[in-house]
Amino acid sequence: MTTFPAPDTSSVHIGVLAVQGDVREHIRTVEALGGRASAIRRPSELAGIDGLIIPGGESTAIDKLTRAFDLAVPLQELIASGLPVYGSCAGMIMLADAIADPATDLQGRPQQTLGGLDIVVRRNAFGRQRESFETELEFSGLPPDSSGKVQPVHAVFIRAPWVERVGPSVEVLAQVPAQTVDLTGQHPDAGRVARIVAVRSGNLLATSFHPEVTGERRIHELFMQMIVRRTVDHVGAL
Ligand SMILES: NC(=O)CC[C@H](N)C(=O)O
Repeated sequence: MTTFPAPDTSSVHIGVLAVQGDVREHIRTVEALGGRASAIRRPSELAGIDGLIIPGGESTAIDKLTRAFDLAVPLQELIASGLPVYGSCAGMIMLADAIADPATDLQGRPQQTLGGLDIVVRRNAFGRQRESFETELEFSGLPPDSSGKVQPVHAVFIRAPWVERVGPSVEVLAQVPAQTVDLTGQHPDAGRVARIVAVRSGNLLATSFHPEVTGERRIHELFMQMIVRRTVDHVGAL
């Protein structure tokens, strides 16, 4: 088996969309991994970033404020140009091409997303009894520890979405097993359907849960490696 050294992520500069949500936790995680992180509140601050994180929070608020601060169009252009973006929870909703059950404002207009990721998400999907829960998840693509095993991810879900449909380009990285989805047995699919909670497609990565609040760093590390590999590919292509 050939192994490759993990790419050096220390020179990576990541912007964290900072209109609402748990911005500080993402900044701390990137910094703990040796990267540089800065809060993004205006379009000029997007210059020079190598990747972007859209935090957890409230997707309706993130949507409204992103548009109010004239960030939505530049962000959509950056996503289309291949900028690596990681969205956690509300951030996953913002990256989804479609929401199964979008909220509407007082005028009846549905919330919008930035899009880019060919998935349909359902907001607050785990139901009242399961609004917040924690579980251990198998997550593809993480490196083994010193014992040669890939340890599960301790995942915290807070009024989390699940991914209801994925397009052909989308790789599923983690699912909540059917037995965990609804322990109350009230959901019609209870005990029958595993739910997708982490995906990757090209330069876009999204999780329904919040690695930034548990001290879990491997998801951010994976994202930083996506950034470095892309930079290397780009330089190689010149
Ligand atoms: N923890 C979260 O990010 C919750 C997401 C929230 N339920 C939403 O729809 O935006």
